[in-house]
Amino acid sequence: MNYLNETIDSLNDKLKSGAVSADQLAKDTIANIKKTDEKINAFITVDEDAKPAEDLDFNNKLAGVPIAIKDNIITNGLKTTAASHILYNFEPVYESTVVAKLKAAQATIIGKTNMDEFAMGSSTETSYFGDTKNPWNLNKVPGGSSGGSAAAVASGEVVAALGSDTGGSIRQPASFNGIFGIKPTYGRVSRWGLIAFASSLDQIGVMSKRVKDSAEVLNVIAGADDRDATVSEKEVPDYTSFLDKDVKGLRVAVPKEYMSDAVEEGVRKAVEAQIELLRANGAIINEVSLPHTKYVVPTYYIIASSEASANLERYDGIRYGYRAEAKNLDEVFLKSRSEGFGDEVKRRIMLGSFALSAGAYDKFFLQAAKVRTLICQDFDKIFEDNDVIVGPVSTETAFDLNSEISDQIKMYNNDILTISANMAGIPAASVPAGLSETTGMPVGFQIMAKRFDEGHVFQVADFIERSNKFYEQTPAGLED
Ligand SMILES: NC(=O)C[C@H](N)C(=O)O
Repeated sequence: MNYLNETIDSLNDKLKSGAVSADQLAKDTIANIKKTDEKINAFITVDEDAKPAEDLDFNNKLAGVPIAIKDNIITNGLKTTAASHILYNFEPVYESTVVAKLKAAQATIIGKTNMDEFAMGSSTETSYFGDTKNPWNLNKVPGGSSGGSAAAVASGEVVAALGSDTGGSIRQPASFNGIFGIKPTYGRVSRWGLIAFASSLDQIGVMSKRVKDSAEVLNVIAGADDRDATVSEKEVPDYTSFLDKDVKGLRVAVPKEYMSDAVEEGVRKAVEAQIELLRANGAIINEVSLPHTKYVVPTYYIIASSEASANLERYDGIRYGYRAEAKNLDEVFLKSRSEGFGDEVKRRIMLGSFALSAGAYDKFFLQAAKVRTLICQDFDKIFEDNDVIVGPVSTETAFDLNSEISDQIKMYNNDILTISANMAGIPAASVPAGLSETTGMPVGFQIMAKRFDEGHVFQVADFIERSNKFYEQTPAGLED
C-alpha cells in the first residue's frame, strides 16, 4: 500500500466500507515500506507484528490507520533508539502519552523513523543507523532531525507520522520533502515519553502530506496530561474546524529579516508567490521586523546544548542501552559514553557543560536566557496587530548528502528561521510553496501564530494547499 494519493478520510472510507481490512492494510503497508526503504532508509524499526486494535470503531478517524513514530518517542515493547548507539537495543517498558493516545484512537503503530542522533542535526546524517535519502532526489538530505518521518510521508510509506521539533526539526524536513508539518505551541502536546533533548524547547508535532490529516492527528494527541506539568489544561478545539476558510481581512506579518539576501533566490520567489496569493485574496500584508533575529542561532545553541548536557547525563552504561567492556566503574561510564555517543552529541554536551560551568554561566547561559526574553517580546509585539507571521522555513532547499555535515557553523546557521518559534513557544508550520526555480527541490512556507492559536496556522496552510495544490506532484527520486 502506498499512500501518495490517500488521506486519513479516504482510508477511513475504505475501512468502513470493507474495501480493505485493517489487517490487510497493516500488512500491505509493511510490504511497501520494506520495498521503498531499500532506497530511502526512512525507518530504523518496522514493527513486523503490527496489528490493528480489536473491535475497530470507524467513528475514530484513525481506527486501523498505520502511523509512523519518530524514534525518540517511547513505544512500549518496541525498540526506541533516538538514532543513537547508546540506545541501540533499548526496549521501553512504558508508553509515551502521544502513543497511548494514538492507540486509544485505535491507530496502528507501524514503526519508528530515522532521525539525527538525539534530534541534534538538520540532515539526519548524525544517525547511528545510516542516512535517510530525500525522495525527491536520492542524492540529497531529507533535512532533520525528523528526516525519517518526513521522507516516510513524502514517499507514501505512511499517511502521517509524528516528529519532534526543538529548533525546526519538524518544519525544516517538512519543507525539504514537500509535505506539511506542524510544531504546536509549547505545552499543547504532552512530552511524557519524548526522549528529552532541550526540555524548554522540545515539542511533539505531526507531519503529513495533507493539512487536514495533521489536524486530525493533532486532535488526538493534544491536551492535558497528569504526567507532564508543562502541558496546558486549555480545551483542545477541533482543528479541522479551521479549514475551508478564506483569508479575507487576515493580518499577515512578513519580517524583513526573513526575506534577506541570505535566502536563496528560488526559495524567496516561491515564498513571495504565496504572500502575493494571500494578498490577492484579501489578506492585509504588513512588513515587520524581528530585530533580534541575528542573535537567535548563538542563543539557541547555548540554551539547547546546556539543557542537553544535563538531560543526557542519564546515559551511563549502567541502567539501559549500550555498555562498553570495562575494568572498573569509572571506565564503564567513560567508555560507554565515549563509544555510545556520536560526534555531534559529544560536541553539544561539551558546549553545554561549558556554558553552565561556574566561570562561564553568567556570560553564556544567563545572557542567552535574557536574549531569549527579548526574542519572545519581538513576537508579542508583532502579534498585537497581526494574526500570523509568514516567511521561508529554511534559507535553502535540500542540500547534497555529505556536503555540509562537516561545517557546523553552516549547519547551525541554517536554523536561523525556525529556532525563534521554539524560543517563543509559539505554534509554527511548514506548508509546501512549490519547487525552487533554481534547484528544482521543494520549498516550505512558514506560518507562525500566537501561543495556542494553531487555528490560524491551519487556516492559512489549508488555504495555500487548496490554492497551489502542490500535493498533486509526486517525488521524482522514487521513479525507477
Ligand atoms: N532538533 C532540532 O530541532 C534541530 C536543530 N537543527 C538542532 O540541531 O538542534
